[in-house]
Amino acid sequence: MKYFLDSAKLDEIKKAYEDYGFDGVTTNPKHIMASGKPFRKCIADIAEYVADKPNFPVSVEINPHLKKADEMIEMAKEISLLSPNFVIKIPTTTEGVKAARKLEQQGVRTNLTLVFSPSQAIIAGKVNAKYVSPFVGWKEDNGEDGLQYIKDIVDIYQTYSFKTEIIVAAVRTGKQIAEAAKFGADIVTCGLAVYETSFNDPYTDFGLGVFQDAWDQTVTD
Ligand SMILES: O=C[C@H](O)COP(=O)(O)O
Repeated sequence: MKYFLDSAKLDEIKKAYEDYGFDGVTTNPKHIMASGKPFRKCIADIAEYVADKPNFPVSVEINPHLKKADEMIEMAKEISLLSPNFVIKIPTTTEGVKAARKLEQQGVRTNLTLVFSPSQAIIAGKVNAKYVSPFVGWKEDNGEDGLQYIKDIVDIYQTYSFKTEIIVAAVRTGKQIAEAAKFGADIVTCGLAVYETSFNDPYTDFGLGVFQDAWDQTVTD
């Protein structure tokens, strides 16, 4: 399973890559806003950082106000020229699906985003999007079971041998990370704090205390 960082903050991206060896980055307009930088400056800085990291994909979302496939395609192509690492996030709407299909045919890799149902994920597979992003956290925030639809998408993709990779997005907990892995999703993406919390367990801290006590009662040199 690959771990992507969901952030547009360069310090967090560096930490994810350099300290933890994460596999890629996803961004969205909220993350760009949180970076405090103008959109083009933010993505140019990320492009510069990943220039010597060919296997470190970065998803960048188009202007969410664009409604027509032609407009989406134009912006996607323009952004994609900034870095070979960039994968362009396109909303899973009727026009977005048309845009993603044409972009993939023209060699621009896409990430169909804002996916909330298996039927949306099927069309992402059929147009050969590089990634599909079901938002498990948003569903579970609303009290829905977000994990069953991840399982359904994984099962459907296996049945039809779709090549599109599943990014379980908007992940909020270590449990969601583990469930996504259990179901066979390719990738999870979440913020650094969620990952760092998931690396820890109170029993580890408890056990460390036990071992420290033993160490202190032992002649160690
Ligand atoms: O764009 C996809 C993100 O994973 C959304 O997650 P978020 O609500 O935590 O920003």
